[in-house]
Parts: sequence; structure tokens; C-alpha cells
Amino acid sequence: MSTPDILCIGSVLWDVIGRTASHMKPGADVPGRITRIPGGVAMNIAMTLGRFDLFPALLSAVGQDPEGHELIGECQRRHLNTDHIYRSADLPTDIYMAIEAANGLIAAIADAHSLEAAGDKILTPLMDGTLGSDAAPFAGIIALDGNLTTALLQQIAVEPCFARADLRIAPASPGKADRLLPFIRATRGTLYVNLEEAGLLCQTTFASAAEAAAGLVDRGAARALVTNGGDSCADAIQGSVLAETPPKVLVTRVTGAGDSFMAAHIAAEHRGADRPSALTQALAAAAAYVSGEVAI
Ligand SMILES: Nc1ncnc2c1ncn2[C@@H]1O[C@H](COP(=O)(O)OP(=O)(O)O)[C@@H](O)[C@H]1O
Ligand SMILES: O=c1[nH]cc([C@@H]2O[C@H](COP(=O)(O)O)[C@@H](O)[C@H]2O)c(=O)[nH]1
Repeated sequence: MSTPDILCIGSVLWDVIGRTASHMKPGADVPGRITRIPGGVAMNIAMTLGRFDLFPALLSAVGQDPEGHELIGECQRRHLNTDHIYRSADLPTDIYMAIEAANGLIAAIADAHSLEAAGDKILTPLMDGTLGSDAAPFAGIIALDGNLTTALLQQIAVEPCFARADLRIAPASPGKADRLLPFIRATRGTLYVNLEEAGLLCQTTFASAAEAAAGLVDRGAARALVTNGGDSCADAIQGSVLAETPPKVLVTRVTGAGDSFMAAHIAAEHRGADRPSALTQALAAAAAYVSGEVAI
């Protein structure tokens, strides 16, 4: 069994996405296309890392139902390491559904109940010596998502078996933004949030990504990357805020843009890029993704 370059911990599920070229209001019923593709923040990050020639391992909960078997097959087809995924016999594979229209994301529902119910079973390989333990903590990059419960995220922020990891954390959705608070309190990890999520975490509203990233660091975050759709994004650490505007592109899909940005940024820093060039490379990758140049 080869040692993974990076671990992705969080949701691995099926995304059911309905897309239409029409504008939609609540209650609209319009023609369009419905697709089912592998998703979940941890999975999206892992898929993008794979495109940068990295070999991430997934830590998640996937059911032993037909949907779960098929999903594991999709992971393996993409050369993602599934050896450490917790395969529950009684929990169903999680699922997410979203509707995207000409006027953007209309609504989405994430059913990540199985991941939540599995709790710290998904972390066993980092505790029992398979990938790490308290005595010999995993010392690589860990991309984490906010689909994990606050209790589990709290555990990761302070427990010895995570003490040496380079934690990269995304909230998964605005509704889950406050689950990242343990990392702000513990001044641990790099947070990847959009402008709305930054505001929710700080219980305020920010006018720009630069202001938001600096605000997160002021409140205790070790490092914060804040994106804002087609507008300028920022990377802040104590005493330094970088900002850059994304390339202008024709947007054909928005679901997963933030995850693409995060994965490309992690991959750039894994290759040794400095902060300004990592930001530029992440924006280029996100632009290719939202313009539809990248196959899923
Ligand atoms: N309308 C857009 N035009 C150009 N780039 C975009 C657009 N929307 C998203 N992106 C790219 O994707 C990144 C993440 O998008 P954002 O919408 O902020 O994240 P999230 O998907 O987490 O809400 C942006 O920083 C940008 O690089
Ligand atoms: O509560 C959650 N919302 C969204 C996701 C995942 O995030 C992606 C969409 O996110 P965004 O719209 O921020 O790009 C989808 O692949 C979806 O599976 C998730 O794991 N959990």
C-alpha cells in the first residue's frame, strides 16, 4: 500500500445537479438537464488534486449499498486511494442535490447524515498507526471539510494525532461555516471560505475578500483564503494580505468552483509555489473549471 501524498477528509457522495439555461424563481418548473456525478467537498478536492498528479487518499463514510459500490468504483477510476474509507454496512451513501439556472445556484440540499453518524470512525487510520497515531502524528497535508460535525472538527483542531498536519479547511456551505470556529480558536490551519462564509464566521459583513481575510486573521485564524466569485480574492496571514482578481471567463458552471480553487492552491503549494504564485495558479485553475474546460 503506497503512502498517500495528501489526505482528504469529509464528504464523498453523489451530486445530483439540475441545470437549465432559463431564469428560475421559487416554484419554477422548466426543461433542463439532470446529471449525477461524484461530489462532496473532500471528493471534489481529491479529484482536482488528482489532476495535478497527486495521489490523495480519502477518509470518509460510504455505504455498502449499490450507490456506494458505484461511487467507490468512480473514485478508483480516478486513481484516488479508497483503502481507508469507512464502509458502513447500515448507513446509506450520502447525496447532494442542487439546481443551477441562468441566474446562478437556485437552491441545494446536502444529505450528509451518514458521514455525521459515522463520527470518529472515519479517523481511525490516523489514530491506530495505519497513517498516524498520537506518538507518530501524520505530518503531511490534510484537506478537511465542514461536513464533519463540530465535535469532530474540534477534536481535529486540538488532538495530538493531528498536531503535525498541515490542515487546509473548507466549510462545505455557508450553513456549515460556523463549524470552522474551533480552528480559529486554536489558531490552527488554513481556512478556505467565500465572502459570505467569512462574514458568517465573524458575525459581520465584509465589503471585500481582502477585508474578510484580514478580519479572520485578526480573530485568530492562522491563515485565511477568501474567494468572492468573479471578484478579487485574498490570502491573509498575520501582517500580510495578498489580493488578486480572477481572470474574466464565460461561466458555465458554479457548483464546485470553491473546491477547485482550494485544491489547485494546495497543489501549487505542495509543488513549492510561494504565496503570490500559488494564488495566481489557483485562480487560473478555478477559471478553467467555471468556464467548463475541465471534465469532471
Ligand atoms: N463568475 C465568475 N467569474 C470568474 N471566476 C469565477 C466566477 N465564479 C467563481 N469563480 C472562480 O472560482 C473561485 C471560487 O468561487 P466562489 O464563488 O467564490 O466560491 P464558492 O464556490 O465556494 O462559493 C473564485 O475565486 C474564482 O476564481
Ligand atoms: O453541505 C454541503 N454542501 C455542498 C457540498 C458539496 O459541495 C459542492 C458544491 O459546493 P459549491 O456550491 O460551494 O461549489 C458539491 O459537490 C457538494 O457535494 C457538500 O459536500 N456539503
